[in-house]
Amino acid sequence: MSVYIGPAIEAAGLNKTFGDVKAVDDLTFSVERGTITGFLGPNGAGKTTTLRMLLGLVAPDGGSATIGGRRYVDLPEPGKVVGAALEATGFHPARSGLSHLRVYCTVSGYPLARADEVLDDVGLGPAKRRAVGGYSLGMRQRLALAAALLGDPEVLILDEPANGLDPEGIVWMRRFLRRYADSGRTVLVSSHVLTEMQQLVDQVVILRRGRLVRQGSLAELSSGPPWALVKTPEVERLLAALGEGVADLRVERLAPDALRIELAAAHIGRVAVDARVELHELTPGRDDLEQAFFELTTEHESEREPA
Ligand SMILES: Nc1ncnc2c1ncn2[C@@H]1O[C@H](COP(=O)(O)OP(=O)(O)OP(=O)(O)O)[C@@H](O)[C@H]1O
Repeated sequence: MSVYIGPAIEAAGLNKTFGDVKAVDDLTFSVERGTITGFLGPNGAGKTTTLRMLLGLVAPDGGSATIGGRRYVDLPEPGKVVGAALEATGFHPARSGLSHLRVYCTVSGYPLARADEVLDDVGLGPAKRRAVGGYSLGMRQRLALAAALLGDPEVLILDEPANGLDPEGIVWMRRFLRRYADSGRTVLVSSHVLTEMQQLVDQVVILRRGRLVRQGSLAELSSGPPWALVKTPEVERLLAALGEGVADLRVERLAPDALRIELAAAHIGRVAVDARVELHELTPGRDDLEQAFFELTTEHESEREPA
């Protein structure tokens, strides 16, 4: 028996056109095992279409999409290889969470007790006998995740899983997925909200208009230096205090009393207090990752299609 040791997920030259919309355009990327990868891009970038091609729900016009080295349709036991939660809307409102999952167990040949296990895993144990119609959107997201977990798969694919979760739910999801990846398994999670992803993912794959604009580690993407905006009536004293021991302090003067300084805001604050310099404003620079994401996904004038 041969053992596959390549990436957990791979897309190579993927293409999909709907009518005259090129949803996915020559897309190539890979997802390593044991990582959480954020699949990012603005609305309409082609994320869902790509996930659907990976899961054999949409046929590509060209290229290939594989999980564990095989196309979804060629996986002998797909539920053990990949679990997916694409949307949390397909549940019947009158039936309970438990009854949904028991049906899935029957269809896939898993013991019925597996339904109770995964419902406990996602924190829905106490609500499992209630009708899904009474679930919040966050609970339905958890139910969709529970369904994806039934086969104890190596790879989890989740489309916008943080939608509808409250802050506590987001923290819970983050911990859950981290444990999952730490056990050597792989998570691909799509989102158009970068801030949700920042504390969750190791790697990012960024799409714009169906094309790959960047693949790499989160650290690579957010490697810009920290900076802060400062307002003070004592500009020269502040700069003197900050400049001590700093060979190359990068400062931009925005107004007589306003500076953009390439240092972390917390450091500037500490130095100002020690030197008894009065500050009227101290604002950390816009997060570098957010800035990078914005630049990577913003449409440039020259790319816009003629009206
Ligand atoms: N079945 C379909 N028929 C026609 N057009 C489609 C179909 N599915 C997707 N599209 C179009 O393809 C493009 C990519 O859509 P897709 O849903 O893959 O993007 P997305 O990045 O997932 O966006 P969102 O975050 O809004 O879900 C969009 O222009 C969309 O309107």
